[in-house]
Order: sequence, then structure tokens, then C-alpha cells
Amino acid sequence: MKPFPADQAPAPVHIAGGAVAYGGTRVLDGIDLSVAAGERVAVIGPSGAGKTTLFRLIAGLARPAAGRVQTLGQDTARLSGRRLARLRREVGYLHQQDNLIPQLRVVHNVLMGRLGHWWLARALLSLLWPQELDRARAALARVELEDKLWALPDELSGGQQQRVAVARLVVQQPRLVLADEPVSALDLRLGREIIALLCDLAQRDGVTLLVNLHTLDLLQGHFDRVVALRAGRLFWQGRPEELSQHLLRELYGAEYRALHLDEMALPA
Ligand SMILES: Nc1ncnc2c1ncn2[C@@H]1O[C@H](COP(=O)(O)OP(=O)(O)OP(=O)(O)O)[C@@H](O)[C@H]1O
Repeated sequence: MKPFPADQAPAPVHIAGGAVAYGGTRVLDGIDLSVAAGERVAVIGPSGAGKTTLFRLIAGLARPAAGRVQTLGQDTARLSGRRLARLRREVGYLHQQDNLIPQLRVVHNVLMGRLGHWWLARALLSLLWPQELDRARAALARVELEDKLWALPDELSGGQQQRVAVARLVVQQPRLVLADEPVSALDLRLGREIIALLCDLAQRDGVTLLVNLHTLDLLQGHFDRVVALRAGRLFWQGRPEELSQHLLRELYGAEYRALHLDEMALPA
């Protein structure tokens, strides 16, 4: 891997020849990818292309079968114990749904983002007397849900639940956020809202953001770069406005029509 110049901070994500294998089969291979600090990147591609696996590789949840992966300057293959825990604290992960613990009120779910910053005793105490309540309130205000502090997740809509999960990211203060299909369970309007919220937070707080997106209508206007995966390989990368119908047809193959990608207003 090329060393970084001494006066330059390492890229938050730097993968050289990265591969991941399950049961001897490589589901990601030959991935070369660098993401700059503060960059907002959308990862697209057909089902099974390896998008989630790429996020797991970056988060240190999947070990590279080949190549090297540096996340926030750390070589993930060499991390264990405390250093791995520190990396996990600095990487925020947002899933498609079920981000919240149903038995815990919104305030506790939001404060889960502080767990990596607290000693165990304080974390346990917080379940009885929420610690750093003002921080939780401020984060909920940023997602316009300050009135839901004491609600249970079941009392919220799907979109509101995702906003609470974003508030948890706000209190976590990660340097890198990996959002894996964060809007796939939502309708287009709510999806747009969550993507705008994530990108706005990333921009204001200088956080690097990678979003795995199925809804390509949400690409324009939010992301600096699109990275396209197909069959475990990096197929294409460029700016959102460089996408074309031809490219999407090649990328998605049989899924192209099923996903109504032919209806997107893009150059041929
Ligand atoms: N734990 C696992 N064990 C074995 N194979 C796996 C495992 N996780 C993923 N795979 C396989 O790896 C490939 C990539 O999966 P991945 O979930 O990364 O794709 P994806 O692009 O995120 O797909 P989708 O858009 O459908 O979520 C798929 O062929 C999948 O079946």
C-alpha cells in the first residue's frame, strides 16, 4: 500500500486489492478504493454485488482475504481488543431498519451512541438515570424529534425511528458513517428526508459518509461520488451527474427493468 505523505492525514477509507471470501468463495475481489475526509459517497449495484460486504470490510467486521484495508488510519486486519473497540466507536453504522432496541425508550436508544465513550458503570447507571440528557435532547432536536424523548420505538413511524437512529449517530460523534440501505424500508419522501439529514449532518460535522443506496432517485444533489459494484468488483465510479442509462443497464443487468431504472431521467 502506498504510504501517505507525512504532512497529510490518511484517508478515512483506503483499500488496496481488498477481497472478502465466504467459505472459500470471494464475494469481493480486487477492490481499490480511497475515500477522502468529509467526502459523501453513494455505493450502488445489483443485489448480491457486495455492497454490505464492502461496508463490513471497512468497519472491521469482515477480515480481508487479500489486500489491505485502512479505516481511519488503522490497518483493520491487525486490530483487536481495545484498538478494534476504539475503531468501532469512531465508525457509526446505520442499518436498513431495526436500529433501535424496542424495549428502550428513545432517550436510552439515543444515548446508546455514548456507550463507547462511557465506563460500564456509567452505562448501567444511565439505564436508570439517563446520563448526558442535554446531549440526547440536542441530538433529537437536530432530527426534529425532541418531543419523543420518552417514547418507545413502537410508538414511532418507520421514518421517525430512522431519525432517532440518526440522533444516536449524532451523540456517538463518529468520524466515519456507514449507512447500509438506510432508506430501503421507507417510501421515497421519507427516504429523501433521511438522506438529506444524513448528508447535512456529515457536511456540518465534517464526517465522512458512505451510503449503500437502492433508490437511485436519491443520488442527485447529495453525494460527491458514486461507487458502483457488480459481482464483487468495482465496476465504475464517478460523479452522480455522470451516470447514464447505458451505465445502469450494464451495471444492473436483469434488475434494470425490475427496478424501473429505465424511467430515470438520465442521458442515454
Ligand atoms: N455470511 C455470509 N456467508 C456466505 N455468503 C455471504 C454472507 N454474506 C454475504 N454473502 C454473499 O456475498 C455476496 C455479497 O453479499 P452482500 O450482502 O454484500 O451484497 P449486497 O450488494 O449488499 O446485496 P443486497 O443489495 O441484496 O443487500 C452475496 O452473494 C451473498 O450471498
